[in-house]
Amino acid sequence: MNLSPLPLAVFVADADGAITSWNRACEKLAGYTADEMRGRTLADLVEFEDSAGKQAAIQARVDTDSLASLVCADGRRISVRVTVAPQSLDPEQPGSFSVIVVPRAGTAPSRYALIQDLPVNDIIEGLPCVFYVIDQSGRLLLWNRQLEEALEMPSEDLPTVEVKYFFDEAHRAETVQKILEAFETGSAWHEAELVGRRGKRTTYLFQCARTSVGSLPCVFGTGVDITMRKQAEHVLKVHERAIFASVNAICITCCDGPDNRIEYVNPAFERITGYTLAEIKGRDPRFMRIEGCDTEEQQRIHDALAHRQSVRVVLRNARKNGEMFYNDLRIDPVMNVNGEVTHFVAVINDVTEARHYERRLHHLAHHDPLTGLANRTLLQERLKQAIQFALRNRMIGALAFLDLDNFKHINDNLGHDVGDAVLREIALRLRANMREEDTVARVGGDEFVLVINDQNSPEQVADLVERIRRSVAGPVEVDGKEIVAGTSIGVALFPRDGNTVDKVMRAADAAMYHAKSLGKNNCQFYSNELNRMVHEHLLLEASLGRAIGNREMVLGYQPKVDLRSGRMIGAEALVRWNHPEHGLMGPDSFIPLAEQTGLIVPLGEWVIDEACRALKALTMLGVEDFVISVNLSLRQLRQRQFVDRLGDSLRRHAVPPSCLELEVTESLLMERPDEAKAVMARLKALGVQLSIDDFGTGYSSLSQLQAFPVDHIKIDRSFLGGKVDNGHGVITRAIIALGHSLQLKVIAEGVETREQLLFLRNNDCDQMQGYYFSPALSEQGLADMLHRGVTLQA
Ligand SMILES: Nc1nc2c(ncn2[C@@H]2O[C@H](COP(=O)(O)O[C@H]3[C@@H](O)[C@H](n4cnc5c(=O)[nH]c(N)nc54)O[C@@H]3COP(=O)(O)O)[C@@H](O)[C@H]2O)c(=O)[nH]1
Repeated sequence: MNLSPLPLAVFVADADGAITSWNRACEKLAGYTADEMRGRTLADLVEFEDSAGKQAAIQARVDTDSLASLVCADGRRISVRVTVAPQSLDPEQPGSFSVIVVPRAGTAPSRYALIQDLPVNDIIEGLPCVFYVIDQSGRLLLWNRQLEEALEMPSEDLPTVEVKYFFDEAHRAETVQKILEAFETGSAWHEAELVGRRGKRTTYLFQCARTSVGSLPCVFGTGVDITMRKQAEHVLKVHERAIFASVNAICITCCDGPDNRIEYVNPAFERITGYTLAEIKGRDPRFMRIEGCDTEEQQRIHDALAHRQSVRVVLRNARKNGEMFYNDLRIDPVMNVNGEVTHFVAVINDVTEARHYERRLHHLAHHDPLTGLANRTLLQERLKQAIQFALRNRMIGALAFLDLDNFKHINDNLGHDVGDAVLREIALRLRANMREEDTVARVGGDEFVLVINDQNSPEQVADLVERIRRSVAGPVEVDGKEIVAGTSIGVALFPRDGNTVDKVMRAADAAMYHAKSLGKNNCQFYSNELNRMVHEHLLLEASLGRAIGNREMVLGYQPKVDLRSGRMIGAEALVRWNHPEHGLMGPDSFIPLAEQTGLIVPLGEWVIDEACRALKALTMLGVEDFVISVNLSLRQLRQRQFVDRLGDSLRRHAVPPSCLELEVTESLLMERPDEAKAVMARLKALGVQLSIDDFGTGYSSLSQLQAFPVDHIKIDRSFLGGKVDNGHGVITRAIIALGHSLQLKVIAEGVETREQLLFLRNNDCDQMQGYYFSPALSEQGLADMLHRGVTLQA
């Protein structure tokens, strides 16, 4: 009987237990060859586990299932279940038994027992890699489909080519050397790139071992496609090199512990911080922080790391040499393939220079380049903060506007360099008088502003401002010259005078305006009364603009008398405003306003034209050689069209130019002497007469006086005040003598008494005007007086 096809391990034994035949499965399971099986008994091969053991006759086990151990050829024992069945149905073999041996669950067959049944071809073809067997000539003996695909070659071509030619030229020598190594040592491995016939390139990890096919030595092995891995490695290497070469410092920390130990830092990190990897590996990266600095940012980092999140902050860190640097730090979590955060990568950008640059830009945008003080932008910010602080804390704050009194004069006469030096010195003095928390700003040429915080009372502010006024009023020395700037100060308190930047600024401005109008070098606080005045001033300004058109302006004419003949030789035109609400207003209440607003220009033109008209009217009445003088302001003189327009007026009214006299105050001439000289020369060429008004108050020198092409000087009223035999008399005499020495006529104004008149006559003064003879008259009044031939009586 042929038992071979039976899948179960089965052998046949006779009644004595002698084994007579067996199947292949039995050989595989126990590992015996046919020769080894011959002559053995059941007792040799099976050790029953029951109490009957070896002694039990085979018949006794018929139709029972016994647990036993199968004794293998190599001595191992396999747990099996044994079933004995009589073969009585087989007439040729009476008394023989089939012994069926089934390995029990969990019992592995011999390592090699089943190998012969393996479908080797299928396995080789099914391998997830290339397979090859190479002989000593370096040619393929056996290979799988995967190798054909990699080489893009038909099966029949493969054995015809030496295997080294399957590789890129660069890998051939190494490939041959590795095959030889396998032949010599038994195994070898290497990585190399197979190049397909159509150019496909695939990188493999080859591992081979020596074997033989019959007596033919050969090498067999596999090649696993590692192209993807290689690419990944390449990418990793590029990343690694990029990190290495990065200009930004990179720090990688491991987060398996509580303190994020440093695992890696790149060269840029070393460059920026001064620390080498060797020095800081394993340390908590917080070692670079500056104690007490950027606590908010530190907390944000802490929170982000705790939640495994990204974070970006700018904070201050310390380099190894102790120097502080601004670190624009970005930290991101790094995950493994399972999505677990294992590391953090921190990119450190040293932004110290950029920060300093930003600061410089910010400083430039918020400070005055000449003095280094805050500019208007910063002033407004600071004032806003100060007002809010005062409101919150129920404190008083103050805003002081300072305007230098003589700066224009300093700049025009001593030059801009001197002017700059004065401004710098004033800035220093202001700073010296203020506390760090206060603000000193320069908001215009000679305008300074102080924000004074945290004051207890208006009196405290007043003391401080007065100290500042005195400090600014002190002489400034520039190039050995002592210069006095002086200042007018307007102060507003907040929140009392306003609770917004705009309101407080307006209040301080109004106060300063008031300070200026009261004379220079003084300080004024804002008040409701002041507010009312400012308001009225604004209204006045608006109505002044309309006054000329509305024919509200009128001229009064104060006669001028020749002191020798006692005859009226002229009159001074003095403007008045017949205001619809306020009645007749003197020039002192609106000329300064007209000067400030520029309205003096149209007003002055009107005065000249009106004076010319009056002159013409007097001529028509038969008055001859009569001169009318008008007062001029600096702004009028500076008008480019002034001389031409004046000529137009004279021509229009057909008035001889010599009948018109222009009075310019001495101080006004001294403000811009060169400019004044040039205009006066043109006026003189036109033929009008010129007079210096308020002479003696403007500090002009003799040489300067000579340079002005004038006809008269008018002694200021103040020199005739009171008794003329006091010191003033001396000055008046000196002015008369001076005028005469320059061939100028001298006129005295403001003559009120006979005593003054006699003094002037005795001292050879040429002309007079004043209440003693007549106040200013209407045009009609003047005409009547002239008509009556009224003369001066001593
Ligand atoms: N730019 C212009 N300025 C003008 C014009 N009209 C006048 N003014 C200037 O206004 C100032 C004040 O002038 P007013 O109030 O008219 O005073 C003049 C006289 O009324 C006054 N005066 C004349 N006599 C006496 C006197 O005996 N005693 C006394 N106390 N005052 C007297 O003096 C003023 C004239 O001064 P002055 O001009 O210096 O001759 C004044 O400065 C005018 O200049 C104008 O149209 N444009």
